[in-house]
Amino acid sequence: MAGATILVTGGAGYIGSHTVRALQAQGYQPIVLDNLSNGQRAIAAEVLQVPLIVGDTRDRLLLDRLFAEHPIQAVIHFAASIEVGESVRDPGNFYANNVSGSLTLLQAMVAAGCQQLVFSSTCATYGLPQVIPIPEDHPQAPINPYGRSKWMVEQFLQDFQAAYGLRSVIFRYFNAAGADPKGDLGEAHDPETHLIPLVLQAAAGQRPSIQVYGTDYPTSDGTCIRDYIHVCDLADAHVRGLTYLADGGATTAFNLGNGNGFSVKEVIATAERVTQRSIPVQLSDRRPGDAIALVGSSDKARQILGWEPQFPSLETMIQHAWQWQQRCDRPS
Ligand SMILES: NC(=O)c1ccc[n+]([C@@H]2O[C@H](COP(=O)([O-])OP(=O)(O)OC[C@H]3O[C@@H](n4cnc5c(N)ncnc54)[C@H](O)[C@@H]3O)[C@@H](O)[C@H]2O)c1
Ligand SMILES: O=c1ccn([C@@H]2O[C@H](COP(=O)(O)OP(=O)(O)O[C@H]3O[C@H](CO)[C@@H](O)[C@H](O)[C@H]3O)[C@@H](O)[C@H]2O)c(=O)[nH]1
Repeated sequence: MAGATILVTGGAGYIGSHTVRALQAQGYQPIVLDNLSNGQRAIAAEVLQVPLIVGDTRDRLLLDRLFAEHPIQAVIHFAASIEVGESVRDPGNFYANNVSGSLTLLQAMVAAGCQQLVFSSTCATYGLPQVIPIPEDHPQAPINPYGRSKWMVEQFLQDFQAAYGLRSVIFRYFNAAGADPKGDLGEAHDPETHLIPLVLQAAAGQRPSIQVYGTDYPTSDGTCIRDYIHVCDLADAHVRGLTYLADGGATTAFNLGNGNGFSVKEVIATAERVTQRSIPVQLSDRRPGDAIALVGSSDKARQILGWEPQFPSLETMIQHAWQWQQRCDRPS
C-alpha cells in the first residue's frame, strides 16, 4: 500500500501529526483534514509539509468533494474532542463532534467506496476496570461522556462492516505521551490539560505549580494511575493497522499501551529527575469523570500487528516531551 493516499482527520493534532510523519516515512501520501480547533496549522503546513484541508468532519459536502478529488485508499480518523473533564461539563458538544462527526465520515466513506478505516478509540471505553492489565474483551462500560462517545462509534464500526463491508482497526490508546525525538513535533495544546505537559510547564516556571486531582483514591499513594505510551509508538501502530486492513483483516480492536501503571505522584517525581528541577505541587479535589487506574494489555497488537513499543520507558517519554517543551520556549 506504500504510495497510497491516506486521509488523516485531525492530522494537525498531537497524535495525528506524529502519524503523518510515520506515514510519510513509509512512502504513503497523507492528506490532512483538520478544523484547527485544537491543531496547529504550522505543524501540518510547515513542519510536515502535508496537504492540509481546513474543514470539519461534520461537513458532508466537503467530505464528498475530498473523496471525489483524491484517490483515498483508507482513512485514519483522529478528529475528536478529547478532554474527559470537558466532556462531563459539556456532553452535547462532545456527542456532536465525536459521534456526528464520525457518522458523517463513515457515510461519506460508504458513498465513495472507501472501505478501510483506522479509528482512535480509548481505554476510557472500559470504564472502571475489573482486571488489570485490561484485555480487549473486557466489558466496556464508560463512566464519562468522552468514553461513551468513542464506545458508540466502535459499535457503528461493527454495524458498518456487517452492512457495507467497511473494515476498521479500532485502537484503544492508553495515555499518549512524549514527542518525536527529533524535537520538532510534540504536544501543543492551548489551553493544555494533560498531565505531563502541565508538569513540564511547572518545571519550566511557566505555571506556579501542578495540581494533583485527587489524593484519596484507593491506590498506593492515593493518586490516579495511568499507562503512558510514547506517541511515536502509537504512530507506528497506525501504519501497521493500514497494512492489516490492506491484507484483508476484519474489524477488530487493539489496546495500545505499555502495561505499566504510574500514579500522578510518580509522574511528577520522574519529571523532577529528568528535568533536575523541583516541581511545586498543589493537592486538589478529584476531577469528575476520572477512572482510578487504567493499565492495558497490548499482547494482541504485538501478536497480530507485530507491534513492539520502541520507547517504553516513562523517563524517555518525559525526556522527549521536555526537549520539545524547551524548544517551544525558545523564541523562533
Ligand atoms: N491523547 C491521548 O492520550 C489519547 C488517548 C486515547 C485516545 N485519544 C484519541 O486520539 C485522537 C487524537 O488525540 P490527540 O491527543 O492527538 O488530540 P488533538 O486534539 O491534539 O488532535 C485532534 C485534532 O482533531 C481536530 N479536530 C477536532 N474535531 C474536529 C472536527 N470535527 N473536524 C476536523 N478536525 C477536528 C483538532 O483540531 C485536532 O487537531 C482523538 O480521537 C482522541 O480522542 C487520545
Ligand atoms: O493538571 C492535572 C492534569 C491531570 N491530572 C491527572 O493525571 C491523570 C491523567 O490525566 P490527563 O493527562 O488529563 O489524561 P486522561 O484524563 O487520562 O485522558 C487522556 O488519556 C485518555 C486515555 O486514558 C484519553 O482517552 C484522553 O483523550 C486523554 O485526554 C488523571 O488522573 C488526572 O486526574 C492531574 O492530577 N493534574
